[in-house]
Amino acid sequence: MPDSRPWTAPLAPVPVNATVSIPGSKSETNRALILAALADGPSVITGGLDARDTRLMRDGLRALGVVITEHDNRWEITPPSEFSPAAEIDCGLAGTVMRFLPPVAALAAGATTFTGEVAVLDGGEVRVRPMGGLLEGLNAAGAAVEIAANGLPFTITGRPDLPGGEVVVDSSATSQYVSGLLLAGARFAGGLDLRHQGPWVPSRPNIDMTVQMLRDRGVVIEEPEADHWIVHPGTIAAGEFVIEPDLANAAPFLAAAAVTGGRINVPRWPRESNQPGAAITDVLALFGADVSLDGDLLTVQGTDKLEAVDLDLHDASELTMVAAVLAALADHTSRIHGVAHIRGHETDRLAALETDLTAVGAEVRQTDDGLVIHPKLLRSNTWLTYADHRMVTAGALLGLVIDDIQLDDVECVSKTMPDFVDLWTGMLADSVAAEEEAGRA
Ligand SMILES: O=C(O)C1=C[C@@H](OP(=O)(O)O)[C@@H](O)[C@H](O)C1
Ligand SMILES: C=C(OP(=O)(O)O)C(=O)O
Repeated sequence: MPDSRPWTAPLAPVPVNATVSIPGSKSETNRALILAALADGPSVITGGLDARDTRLMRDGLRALGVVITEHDNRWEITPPSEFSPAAEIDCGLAGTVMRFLPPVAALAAGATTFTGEVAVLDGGEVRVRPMGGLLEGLNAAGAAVEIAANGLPFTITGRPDLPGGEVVVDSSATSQYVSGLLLAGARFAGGLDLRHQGPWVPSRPNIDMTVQMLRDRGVVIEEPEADHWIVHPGTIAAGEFVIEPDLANAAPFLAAAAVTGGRINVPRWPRESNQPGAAITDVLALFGADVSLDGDLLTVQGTDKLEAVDLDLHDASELTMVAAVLAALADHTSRIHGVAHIRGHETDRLAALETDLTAVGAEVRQTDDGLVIHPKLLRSNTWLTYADHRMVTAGALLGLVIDDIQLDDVECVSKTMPDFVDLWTGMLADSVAAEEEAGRA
């Protein structure tokens, strides 16, 4: 875990007016790394995200015998002829590492132990992130699983000819159980016939991303009905892959235009994407911002007010933190729903948002599956981040328009965006320069 560092979010001196290049997608990078490790030859990944979650993934793969060499933003990945078990793999707080790597370890002849951090809850209470569905799924596929409690740490004992076959899991706590099993399924001796049984699965676009990336590499995967996937056994093609910008990480920058009545451009915006963060364009339009795409340049232009919203974020729960801050600044009461499962993310995100937004003066109530947010006159306060990168970017967004929002820790943003502070202050410096330029013109 990085050492913590307090940070006072800077006020926007002028409405923002800048172009911000967003680093690569965490979700796509970690899938591309797993698939390259499982592939039939060496692969190249360009533009992968270099952050804590993807560092933990690279280190974990190396521990299983994968060779990864890094030349700036070009990474070469060479799979081993056979995976070797690892004494210990640290997952940090990375859901994609703790759910995507164990199915790879299940192909190693021997025992691999996975460790990591616990989630920090309101009041300092701690809780492990859910793992049940994935571990039950791996067990049904033929791996031996030893687990002390209900999450990290656990030990997987695998074999290169893991049988696979029919597996039923409840993936309502996180879509990552389904994605993790699908990513390795083609390498199981009998492939994988996977069904989800239980309440609805969140973050569907992330499962679509998994399926698409498998198909892009030649894997045959059928979806005969909802919540049922059949992955045929076979090879996963190696190749050269370019990673999209992380659209969830673009969200706070784009939202900066909405809260300050300014304008933000983000280049390389994909016309079509399976990243849930792509929904930020619809979310900002609902709040009243003008959103346009010219080629691959996305522009958000803020207007003079933020309209209240009623938002179902079940498919795009990564956007809850930004949406909650926008709601706290809107013209009347907003509702966010469909996100009960984010109580099991990096922290209990509903409790964290309720605590922090209440502390700055909003009236916020948790519901079964979301938040009701009544905007009030907001004031400065401490903003607790609970080791959650998205609580950092949410606090920074609020700090653009409310003086003296003091984050207890900014370092945890390195989970997915180690350059966040530079990008954020760079956005503000560029906005001031653009204003001066316009004044001179
Ligand atoms: O598969 C992925 O890359 C992700 C799936 C989602 O998890 P949940 O299904 O737990 O929401 C998302 O929120 C997370 O940031 C990344
Ligand atoms: C839920 C998130 O991360 P993870 O991949 O660790 O689940 C997130 O980035 O919002």
